[in-house]
Amino acid sequence: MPRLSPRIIATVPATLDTPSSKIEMVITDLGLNGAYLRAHSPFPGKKLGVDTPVLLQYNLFGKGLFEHRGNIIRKDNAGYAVNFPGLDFATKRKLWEFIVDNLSDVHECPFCGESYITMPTTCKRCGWELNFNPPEYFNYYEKNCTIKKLHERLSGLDIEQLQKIVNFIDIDIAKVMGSEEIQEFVGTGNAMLEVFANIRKVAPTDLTVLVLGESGTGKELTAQAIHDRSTRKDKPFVAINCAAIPDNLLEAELFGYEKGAFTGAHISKKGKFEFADNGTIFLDEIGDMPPNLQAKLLRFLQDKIVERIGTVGGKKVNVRLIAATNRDLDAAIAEGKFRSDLYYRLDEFTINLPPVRERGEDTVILAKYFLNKFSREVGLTKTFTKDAADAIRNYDWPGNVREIINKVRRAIVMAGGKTVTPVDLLLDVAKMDVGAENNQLSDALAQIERAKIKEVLKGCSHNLSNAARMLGISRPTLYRRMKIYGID
Ligand SMILES: Nc1ncnc2c1ncn2[C@@H]1O[C@H](COP(=O)(O)OP(=O)(O)OP(=O)(O)O)[C@@H](O)[C@H]1O
Repeated sequence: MPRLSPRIIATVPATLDTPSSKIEMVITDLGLNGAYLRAHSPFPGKKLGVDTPVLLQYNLFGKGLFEHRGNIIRKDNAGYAVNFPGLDFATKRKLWEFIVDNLSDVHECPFCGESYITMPTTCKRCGWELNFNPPEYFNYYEKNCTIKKLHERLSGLDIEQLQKIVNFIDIDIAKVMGSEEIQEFVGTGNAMLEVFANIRKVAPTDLTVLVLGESGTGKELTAQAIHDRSTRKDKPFVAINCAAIPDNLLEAELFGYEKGAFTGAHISKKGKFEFADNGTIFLDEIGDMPPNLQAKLLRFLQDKIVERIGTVGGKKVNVRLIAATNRDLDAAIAEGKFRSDLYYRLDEFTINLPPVRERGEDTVILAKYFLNKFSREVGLTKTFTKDAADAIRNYDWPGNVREIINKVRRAIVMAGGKTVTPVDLLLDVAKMDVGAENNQLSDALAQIERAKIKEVLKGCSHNLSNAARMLGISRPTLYRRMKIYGID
């Protein structure tokens, strides 16, 4: 079994008569921010005093994975108190990752199976109320996460189970350390669970990933999630929206330029590919990339050499590409707007994000998740009335998760009391799915939709791209509707 073996060394400074020496110390108590120690074999004539530098080494797998410096701050008859002021984030993270790899007692949300070391009141992933009163995070970590206690909990390795809690641990470290909160990815339905499985599968590889989905479905979040779970996670994640930058500037933005390459190029500038070296670049709205740049991107993907504008030759970079679009690339290829060779190059692994209206109960779970999150941020506790939950369930959400976020944020401001009503949410009744109010009507509409899809498919010899265009929906949406209605 892998062991975590902390080792403490005090370095006693040289004096006039003795050389500097290292004294190994025995830990009598050890927390994340400090330790109580006894000097193991003090050298005669060498005294440990307040401010003696002390090195804490966690020797994982016998490799001395990381170390941390502190000072003796107090001494008494029993030993020396040493502070290791606020283990830095990277050290703590390494430590946690190791611990996570060795913990075996993990709780699971009964609803979505998310794993936790200590259960929160509401499942962070699916919003399920867990009826469990957890201690405050800070107290929890202070009280329970001493190395000593974690030592006791170290046990055999169960990779699959442990893998599941790595994300949670990361999120909690971020909270404890007061750094930027890591965005959570909420989803419990089959479609989203498949997305999560794909993210986990593709993340550790270096494959180029194409993320497809309507606007606001979480394409950038997906790209970030892949990066965060890859070996590149400590390197840059650079995101660029190809549709937001004018065509003539996009090339300079991506590939950079040399001084004097064009009017106004007063200095040389690195492009995003160079910034993303060793990390990941996320090209959003790749379907909007102009054709000349598509050709240059394809060349780049083949040789990974960045050629700044105004230069001959280039620099090799090591960048993983994740691209996304809400466009139907098949249709764009058919119309000659997107290069098929680039598409095949991008399509090493595709992740399809379903629109919110196809995520079933996840819609309400997402809304509840954001309601909890945003109301907590302003020190409030708010819940949806039953009518509000029904309205959320029945609404079409054309702006997908982004629209949920905006509507919920607004509703928190609008709602006077502790509950949020449909009026506070300002849902456009015209976009309500009337079917949910009336099952008969819903069934009838489904029948009509199924028949229409079959008719159009037949009419265009089952060419999905053409059928999707005729129906005015994207190809992935058509594909999903066909699955729902069992159309081959
Ligand atoms: N499943 C989810 N759980 C939690 N937050 C989500 C989820 N999906 C999306 N979000 C949030 O919704 C917002 C929109 O997501 P994101 O920007 O990733 O969408 P997008 O598909 O890239 O949109 P666009 O196509 O307009 O660029 C972000 O704040 C994101 O964090």
